[in-house]
Amino acid sequence: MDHLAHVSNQPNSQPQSQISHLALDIGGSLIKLVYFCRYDDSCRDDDELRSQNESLGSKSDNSRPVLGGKLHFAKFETSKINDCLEFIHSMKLHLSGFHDCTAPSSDKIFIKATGGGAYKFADLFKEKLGVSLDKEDEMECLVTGANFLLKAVHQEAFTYLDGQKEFAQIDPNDLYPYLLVNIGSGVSMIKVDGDGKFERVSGTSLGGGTFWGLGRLLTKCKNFDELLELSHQGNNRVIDMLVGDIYGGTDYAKIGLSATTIASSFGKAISDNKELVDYKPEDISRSLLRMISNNIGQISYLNALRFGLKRIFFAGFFIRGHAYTMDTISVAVNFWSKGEAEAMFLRHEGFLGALGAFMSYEKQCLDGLTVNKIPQRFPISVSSAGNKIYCSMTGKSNDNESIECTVYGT
Ligand SMILES: Nc1ncnc2c1ncn2[C@@H]1O[C@H](COP(=O)(O)OP(=O)(O)OP(=O)(O)O)[C@@H](O)[C@H]1O
Ligand SMILES: CC(C)(CO)[C@@H](O)C(=O)NCCC(=O)O
Repeated sequence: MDHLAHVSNQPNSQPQSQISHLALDIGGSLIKLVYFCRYDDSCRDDDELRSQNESLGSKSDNSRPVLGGKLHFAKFETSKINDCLEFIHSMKLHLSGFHDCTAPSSDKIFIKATGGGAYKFADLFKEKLGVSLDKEDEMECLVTGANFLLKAVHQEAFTYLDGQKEFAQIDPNDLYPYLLVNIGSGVSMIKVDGDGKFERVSGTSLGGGTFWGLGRLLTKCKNFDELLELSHQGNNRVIDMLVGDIYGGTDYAKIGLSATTIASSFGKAISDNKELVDYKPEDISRSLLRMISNNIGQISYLNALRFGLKRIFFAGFFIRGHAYTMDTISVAVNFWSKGEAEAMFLRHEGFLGALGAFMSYEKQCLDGLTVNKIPQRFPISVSSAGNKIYCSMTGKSNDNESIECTVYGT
């Protein structure tokens, strides 16, 4: 199957009963899936975890089994939604939603979904899989996902500057406020003040879709990874007009611009007397990546300045853990803020919305899910009352494809 699923442990071979709570984020470019898959032998009474839970002040029910397992992540191109539907069907993931006890027909299965595609493709999911999509607000899901990852998952956030990746120690008691910049097809900038407390303060249509769309047209690359890969070997100075190109090789020191600063992205193309075929695709890719990343870095900084925010977390699948992208964004934030603000990145960058949708199962009256995170290093408890399942993250994340976690089952 031609899908982009990144799923560890190949749960294909496991019976459906071990998989629960599929959640979707259907974006303009990519569909993201999150689901819980419990270990074969995980159903046990975990007294240690339960007493830890209680000591943190969260509700616990002695009759509940504790289910150990993993949260799995997968993604597909939205344009290949049929592959995604096939994957869900073959894994029987669509049977792992919830039944709404208040709905007229209680045999209806609902799957939590966010992103524009939750609206656009609702009928398709109904027709092909027989499930209804229970829509959750996209911004709310992004924030829930980000807060969860930042509080619960060990070594989730990191800085990246001059090729150096450094994991950040995030104190959950000193997390807010921060700016969340989600770079998907388009870009959303959200000021986050707490759990469920946020405001979308800005956005730009020059995002990941712009890089991929323009890049595809200008380079004839067939897929996103190929375009990103090309940028490694490229030289943006071939196409970008630098300050030095305008100032005869010298800096414009008086206003703080060095000769190597880009004065005008793609500016050399106006005077080179060259056609598109005369430029190397790798140089085009690099200029494009630099242009988009710089612009997002700058707008993000301006919004951080507007609200006095010191920390900016960048997420979304545009980043793809790509060194040059992260470096460019970090340099832009650092340059404009004169070192006052810091750019940080997330390991599960593209799955914030899907995780937020996953966690929204806690709202349901039946088969609901209360997410009660107990990270190893920073104990916190974010549970709400009256629900049936407790999910507790151990905080261990082996890679960005799955996270170990524990669920209090019914
Ligand atoms: N395999 C891929 N195919 C297409 N785009 C990719 C791929 N990997 C990374 N990207 C980049 O990630 C972007 C999509 O990121 P993301 O999934 O976070 O956003 P989205 O949810 O699709 O968009 P939006 O939130 O604006 O609806 C693409 O526009 C592209 O720049
Ligand atoms: C429209 C959404 C929110 C869809 O995810 C996203 O693509 C976006 O934030 N675009 C930028 C729109 C703007 O603020 O100009």
